[in-house]
Amino acid sequence: MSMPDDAHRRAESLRARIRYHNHRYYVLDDPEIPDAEYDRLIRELQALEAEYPALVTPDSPTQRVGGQPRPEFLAVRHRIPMISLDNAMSDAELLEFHQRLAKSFQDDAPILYLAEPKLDGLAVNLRYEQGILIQAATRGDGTTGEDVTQNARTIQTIPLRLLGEDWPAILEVRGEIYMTRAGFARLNAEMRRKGRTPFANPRNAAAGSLRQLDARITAGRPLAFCCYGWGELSASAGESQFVMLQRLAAWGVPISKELQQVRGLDGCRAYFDALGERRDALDYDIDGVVFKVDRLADQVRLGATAHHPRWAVARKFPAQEELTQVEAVEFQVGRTGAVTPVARLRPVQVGGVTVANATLHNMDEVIRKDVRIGDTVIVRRAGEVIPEVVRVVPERRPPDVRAVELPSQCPVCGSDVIRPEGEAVARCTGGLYCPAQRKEAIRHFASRRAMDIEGLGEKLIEQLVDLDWVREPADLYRLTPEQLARLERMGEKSAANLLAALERSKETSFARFIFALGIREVGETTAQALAARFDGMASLMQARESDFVRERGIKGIGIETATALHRFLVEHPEQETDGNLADWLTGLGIRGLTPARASLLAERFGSLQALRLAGLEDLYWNSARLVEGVGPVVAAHLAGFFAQAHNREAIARLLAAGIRWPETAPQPSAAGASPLTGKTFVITGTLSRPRDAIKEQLQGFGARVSGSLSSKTDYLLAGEAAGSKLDKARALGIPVLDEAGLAALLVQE
Ligand SMILES: NC(=O)c1ccc[n+]([C@@H]2O[C@H](COP(=O)([O-])OP(=O)(O)OC[C@H]3O[C@@H](n4cnc5c(N)ncnc54)[C@H](O)[C@@H]3O)[C@@H](O)[C@H]2O)c1
Ligand SMILES: [Zn+2]
Repeated sequence: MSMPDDAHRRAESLRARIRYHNHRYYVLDDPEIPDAEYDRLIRELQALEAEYPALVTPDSPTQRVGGQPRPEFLAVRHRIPMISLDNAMSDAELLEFHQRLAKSFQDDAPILYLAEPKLDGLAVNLRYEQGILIQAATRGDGTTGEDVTQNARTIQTIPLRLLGEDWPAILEVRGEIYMTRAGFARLNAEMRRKGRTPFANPRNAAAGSLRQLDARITAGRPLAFCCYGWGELSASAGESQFVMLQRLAAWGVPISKELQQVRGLDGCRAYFDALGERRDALDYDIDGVVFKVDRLADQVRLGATAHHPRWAVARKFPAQEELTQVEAVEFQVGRTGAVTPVARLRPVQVGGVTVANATLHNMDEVIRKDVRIGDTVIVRRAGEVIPEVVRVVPERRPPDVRAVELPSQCPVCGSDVIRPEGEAVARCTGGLYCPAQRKEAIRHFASRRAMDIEGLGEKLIEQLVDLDWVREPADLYRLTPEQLARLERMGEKSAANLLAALERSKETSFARFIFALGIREVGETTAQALAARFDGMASLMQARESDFVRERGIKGIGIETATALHRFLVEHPEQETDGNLADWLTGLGIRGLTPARASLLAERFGSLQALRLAGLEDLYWNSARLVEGVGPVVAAHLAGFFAQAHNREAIARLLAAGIRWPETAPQPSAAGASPLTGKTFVITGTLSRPRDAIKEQLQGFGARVSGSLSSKTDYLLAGEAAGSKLDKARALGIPVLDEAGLAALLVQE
């Protein structure tokens, strides 16, 4: 038959693409397309080669196994080649396999197969001599693998010395190195925390972890091993695959718990269906079931092709990774307010289920993976976890993709969405108001260490919220005996008890109340620190981030630049600016004092005089906590929460419902007392810099700034043209400071 040109071209193009993906998969452990897509390419090439046998070349990917070993590893020549497995993608293909075999058997007795899961990891050959592990090698291209002896030694389940004594002097154990789903999730969480690129799936994680030049890295990875066969043996393997595996197990080599002898095609089908049912519940990825003729004499008789044995087949499960398109990205609000990007996908079958949504985790992940609307992506669904977008397929990006943007308002309640610096997760700040967070907010509010409302359990909260009787905590205090009587499983007595418990809960402490509000990352201890520092709900509600964390200095200016500038100013008290302060500062040529930073300084201080008065700590970027346990992230959560009018109103309704606590005097700042801590200032007259800037500085030192003068005022800071306040202060005997006097006070600090 003559071969059309385009068949030839198509085969060439398929080979080139397959070679590229082989390299990414086998050498780099970083595939760009899902296996299902790769298998389609392979199958298309196989079909072409079957139609036009003249197309087949010895170097065609259909004729070979695996990929080139990496040259960084020592090469190991396998004494017995490590070949691949034949595939059955459908029941029809399994039938075909079975019938082909059955024909070669003399009698009609059903063929005895050994069935086992097809673990998704990578194959290794472990060579034991005199019962001691002396070499471990990857499959490589089937003939030559990579020496990974040191790495394999770090894997707990690989015995370094075999048990018992009846093992053959030379024994090559073959099996799969894999990673459990739990281990994979843990490893990836750690990679993300360290800002590294996580692995796409457990197979790549296993391969990437084993094939490390530094075995110490492998040692820290959660790898496991499962044996399914053997290579060279210095003794007979006996009569059956099953029995030989049992012997290996007795020598301490792990084998699959799912191993089972099955009879005939029906036995294979039943095993395949049963394991398929349990696939999601297993703790490791399997991509199919392997059926092997159990009798070893039959295996020898059937032999192998260059690519796979003729006595075994891998019946594949539906792929766990597939390609599809991102049609939109929406944001979901979780019960704790986490705002999570979710990809809306063109529906696709993954692992036997239609998938139309997949999580993108958070914005860091969206940016890291560079997912845009319109992209073709790999989705993965494994086990019982939510499907996720693994990666974008870059070469399929259409020109009109759109970027994913984090909404600034909660899609459920409209409150601001915040994402504190350094946090991956964005959150809705409408904790007391957001319908998405309702149940969780009320559960927390009622919990024992918060308002301690006895009898208000999770089930009851579900009912109250679902009936829409309770939308926010204050609604609890409006429940009536009549309403409660209408609830299922609620006797008169328990209704009365609940109402009494609600009444009792009104008498609480400030700290418990703060804790009960359920502000992100405000635990009991932080709530206590806040209660000690603020004199009531009103002042806590007005607090801004700068009331929790004192951030001083100029962003970008480090301590060395600041010291150099400070020293220059002190050593040259006579120097004046000739015009623009920022330009003058830049002209000093101080390392690190860029024009941009110089203008920030000029903006902050206004004049050279004010800059001279500044302490070193006001120049370089530094922050101090004013409340124990409240760092920048907690401060952002607190300020974000109180910035929402809805939250403030919900709090006001709670207070109106009668919640109260004994007053206690607030304590000074935790950030080291300064001479200004707790002092009250009044500012008057024209000063060298904006009044707000001075006010902020004073507050930074723990002082309060008030608008009106009274006998409680500690200092009056008076600038030029101070009027009646100056007279009044003198009359009351209140100390009056000018800016220099203030600077002197600050220096004392
Ligand atoms: N996504 C990509 O770009 C890409 C590229 C190359 C290969 N691949 C994937 O790799 C696979 C093909 O590679 P392959 O030749 O290693 O074939 P295979 O993985 O389909 O089957 C052979 C392998 O199965 C493993 N195995 C697991 N359990 C076993 C058991 N009980 N008995 C025997 N072997 C068992 C062994 O490691 C063996 O080497 C396909 O799934 C293909 O999709 C993907
Ligand atoms: Zn919300």
